[in-house]
Amino acid sequence: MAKFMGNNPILQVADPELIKQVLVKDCHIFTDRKSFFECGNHPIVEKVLPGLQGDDWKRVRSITTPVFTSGKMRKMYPIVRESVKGFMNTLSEYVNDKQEVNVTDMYGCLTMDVIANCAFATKTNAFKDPNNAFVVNGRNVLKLSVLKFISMLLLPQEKSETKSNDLIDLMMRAKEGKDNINDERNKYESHHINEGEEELEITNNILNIKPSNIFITEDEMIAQMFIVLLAGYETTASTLSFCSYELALNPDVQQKLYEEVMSSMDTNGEIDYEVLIKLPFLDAVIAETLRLHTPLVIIGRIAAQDYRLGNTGITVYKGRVVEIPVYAIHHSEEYYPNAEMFIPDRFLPENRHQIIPYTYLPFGSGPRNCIGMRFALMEVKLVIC
Ligand code: HEM
Repeated sequence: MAKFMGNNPILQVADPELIKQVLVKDCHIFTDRKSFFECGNHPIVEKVLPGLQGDDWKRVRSITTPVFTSGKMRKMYPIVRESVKGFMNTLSEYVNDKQEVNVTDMYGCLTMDVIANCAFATKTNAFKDPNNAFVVNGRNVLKLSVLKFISMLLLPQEKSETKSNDLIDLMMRAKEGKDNINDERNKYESHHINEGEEELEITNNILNIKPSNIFITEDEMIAQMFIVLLAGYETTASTLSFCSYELALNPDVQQKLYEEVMSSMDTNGEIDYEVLIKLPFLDAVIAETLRLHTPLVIIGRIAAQDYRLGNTGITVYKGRVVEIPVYAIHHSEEYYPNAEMFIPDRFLPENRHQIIPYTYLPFGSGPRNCIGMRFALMEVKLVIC
């Protein structure tokens, strides 16, 4: 289907095989996307990963990818768990006082606190203090007041003891070449539905850059911290809100999830990272939430050269935008029977083979997929359980 955005024609591609071609097989032609937001020539904002193009994107992505490996998630797990504990304590106080809670606001405070802890080594106590400078300025960033955010970065903040694990530290190590991008995939998670050997090889080839190109400037590093806040706050908070909403509407699902979680806790009432990410029903509940309520409803790519689209007879001309209508695909009866219903069982390991690759795209796909996927999933799973 074609549509116009102003004067610009956009081709929408919803066929799974063609999606695979655009996002994976021919990703060297469709590497760039239209910028997430218009930033003029702002020296920091123009360097955020989602907006970078060509070789600059490849270089920065190959340096930042090792920050999000499962090994790094294991390291960050205790930090995220601390934030979640603070969140649960505050929630319990509301419950004890029989007060109403605005869950969406609370989740916003939590995701902000997690990012502040992990990326900026800063404790916000956001659940109790919504006027905290980090929270106020961070929210303003999302209203696109970029300069306020930069000034916030320069303000002194209460330091967390967990500084050695923060994202800047991990990025510095990646820059020094102490990490590599190869990482084990977790076959237990629904979110790897699209990934076979072919996809992995293409991603590794694209991100395998010359050692002389492994560098990142200070502005680029600040830009990536900015985008972690921007990309990780609202998406994760909205996923948590929708998941709670669906659990409230579906008490049978809630009960089944409760039983799975309770049977997985250790004697201290804690869940180990390795156990958490492999819980099949929890994974299915989150996957179904992201299918029904996917935060990014469309993914876009720009053609770097004239391109014949499969055997459709269509030529996508250089510079034109191709869009994948993720929300429409996720809600299609053809791919998901009873598509408007919340049915986590679709994503259980025994049923997952029925999902057609490239029809489940909450985090995009291919080498330019969501770099923060593992981080988001760890956070959401930890909170929901
Ligand atoms: C539930 C939470 C999240 C969802 C649903 C989500 C979804 C997405 C999607 C759909 C894309 C575009 C992928 C594509 O074009 O193929 C994306 C890109 C991106 N996301 Fe996420 N995201 C989430 C959380 C996060 C978090 C927590 C971070 C950072 C810690 C993050 C950082 C990014 C970045 C930097 C990109 C751009 C990647 C690139 O251009 O190379 N996201 N995300």
